[in-house]
Amino acid sequence: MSNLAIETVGLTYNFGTQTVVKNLSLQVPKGSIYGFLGPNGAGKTTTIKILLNLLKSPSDQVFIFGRDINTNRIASLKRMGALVEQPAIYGHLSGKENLVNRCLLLGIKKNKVAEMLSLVGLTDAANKKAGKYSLGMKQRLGIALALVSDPELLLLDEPTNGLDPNGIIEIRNLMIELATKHQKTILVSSHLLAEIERTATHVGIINKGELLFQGTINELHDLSKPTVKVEVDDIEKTIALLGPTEILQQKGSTVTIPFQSREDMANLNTLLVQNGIKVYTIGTERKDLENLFLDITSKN
Ligand SMILES: Nc1ncnc2c1ncn2[C@@H]1O[C@H](COP(=O)(O)OP(=O)(O)OP(=O)(O)O)[C@@H](O)[C@H]1O
Repeated sequence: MSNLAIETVGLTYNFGTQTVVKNLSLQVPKGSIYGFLGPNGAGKTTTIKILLNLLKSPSDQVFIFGRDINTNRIASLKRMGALVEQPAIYGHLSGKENLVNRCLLLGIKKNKVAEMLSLVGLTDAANKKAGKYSLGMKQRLGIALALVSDPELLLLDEPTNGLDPNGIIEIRNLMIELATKHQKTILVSSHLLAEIERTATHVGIINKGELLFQGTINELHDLSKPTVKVEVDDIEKTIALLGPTEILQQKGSTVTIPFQSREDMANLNTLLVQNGIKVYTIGTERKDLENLFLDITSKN
């Protein structure tokens, strides 16, 4: 049995002559909150539409809970709920009526409506016209609409786009509640790492249609561990003296190695000076995740 809610194998998609998704192999573990990150135009929405079978390409290899979506379309779609681009809301109907309408369409009992309103924190606004909702309330209603069929997998395309800090926190808390209390797997796209950093358990970073990083949030954090950067007059001799120490980067007369401790850094300084090397600068550096994200996405 696959432990993955979503798996794509070498997914490629073209709009005319433009390849917008390139050889994409996503692995979204069951129960995860998977942050699907990338700058504007990276191919996130296109990928989500392929996952929902709204777009198809000849090279499609999409597995939902281990089963090929092309041969199990209806069964796969039943297990998914989605909020892509703007939520499909009738502004002249109340939040409650929008949900009742969706239940009728899907042949689901209407008693789910109160539960959904409560889950997304819209009970008090249930009878207000949805057209008068704030952006954040509309997004939450959109999520409630995606949840009425009780899907195991939720695909949310930039659900916090345009929201104020409070709206962002509300969506973040809702995602955490859905994953932890209701055992949903959530794929959530964003162009801002900071927005999903505290929510996601796993991250996939995409740029120009290519997957540049995929792993747990801790693995991403590991990439931003502190380093020591040394600038010297004799780089070759310095590297020889460093012996088996891992060299993370060598650029001109500077070398970057992993930071162990302040003691180690002082010892390195002494070692270099005792061997006649001029140490122009020595210091620690640490990339915050946002800079790391920019670094990763500017590489391709
Ligand atoms: N219907 C379309 N026809 C032609 N090109 C398209 C179409 N939809 C998207 N594209 C192009 O495909 C590329 C990927 O777009 P996509 O919307 O998937 O990116 P995204 O990562 O979701 O970006 P954003 O954060 O801006 O929504 C872009 O260059 C976009 O211009």
